[in-house]
Amino acid sequence: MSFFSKLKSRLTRSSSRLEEGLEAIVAESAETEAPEAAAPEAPAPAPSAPAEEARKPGFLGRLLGRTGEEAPRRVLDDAMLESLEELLITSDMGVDTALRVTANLAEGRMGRKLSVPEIKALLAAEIARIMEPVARPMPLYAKRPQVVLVVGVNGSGKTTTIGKLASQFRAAGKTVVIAAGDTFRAAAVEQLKVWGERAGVPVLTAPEGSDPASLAFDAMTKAQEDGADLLMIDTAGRLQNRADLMEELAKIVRVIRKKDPDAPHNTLLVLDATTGQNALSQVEIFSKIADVSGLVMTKLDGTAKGGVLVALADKFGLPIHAIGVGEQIDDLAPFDPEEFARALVGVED
Ligand SMILES: Nc1nc2c(ncn2[C@@H]2O[C@H](COP(=O)(O)OP(=O)(O)OP(=O)(O)O)[C@@H](O)[C@H]2O)c(=O)[nH]1
Repeated sequence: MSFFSKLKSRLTRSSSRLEEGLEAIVAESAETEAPEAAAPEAPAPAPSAPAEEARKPGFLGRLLGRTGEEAPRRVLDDAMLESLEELLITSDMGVDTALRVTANLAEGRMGRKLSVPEIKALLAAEIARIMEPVARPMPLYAKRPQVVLVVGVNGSGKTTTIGKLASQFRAAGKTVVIAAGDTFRAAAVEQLKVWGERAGVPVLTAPEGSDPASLAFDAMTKAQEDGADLLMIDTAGRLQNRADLMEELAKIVRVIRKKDPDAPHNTLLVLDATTGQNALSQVEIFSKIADVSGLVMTKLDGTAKGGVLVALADKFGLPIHAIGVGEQIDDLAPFDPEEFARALVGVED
């Protein structure tokens, strides 16, 4: 299965919700000769497979929305635009982004008759345009070790993401060291050790409750001695006491800078896509307490809240380095804006 099909099948909840909404909006005052649109209540007899096939347009036709004469169409007017805005807001895109997307979609098209496939293609193009500038892999520097600080609330998928990234870097021939910086939670340290084993990467730990900055310093020393390419530092995610967490992260940074004034070279914020709009406030909070340089979005599989990525890209413009699409070690993929946009709105292959 191609990655696109995989992502699409995993984003179906988002796309089917959008799709149903779009169909309802167009059907509301559609201008069409299609029998199903004229009598939406009466279940239409299932068309035979060959008839259905015959109506299927080619790839380009579908992308451009030319789906045949019978596709229901609705004139794009203010009322329809408003419905589209509402639909996008309920798809977790947030108000500002939804307004921007619909305004761009409407430009030069008011008064035109649009079908669902056409609207989908336009939405996908607009979303891809917003996402394109943020789709950037994590930059790699010639620095040894390149220090990657990983931040995010507990449960966002930090441990899993560190494991997946470590495995990918190792597969690319890099040597990696992991520091289990959430020293206050024994279970978190144990989890990270398991992921380190899976990825074949050493995990440095410290006694429960000890100073994370001291562990970070030791890890930095080891990574330098070993000539490691990358040092990934896990951190605590307790937002309940923001001042403490801020101080803890600042201390880690101060300490590793004694060894390398440019460290950390990347500060990755791991966000759980299923939290929807909450992800936006997490970016705001973590940007205040750490110098966030990029995002990893986890749990994009099976969430109906993928729209939040569009809001994030539009609002903060932070690079999205990778997306998590499952719990296995290989379930971390580069972020592809076009595939994502098409999967999100349900554009057919
Ligand atoms: N479906 C899915 N689950 C994920 C993904 N990433 C992480 N998870 C799951 O999310 C849960 C939390 O992930 P962790 O990596 O432990 O999260 P954490 O941020 O380290 O959390 P703490 O260990 O509590 O600090 C685990 O059950 C993971 O298997 C993903 O991309 N998709």
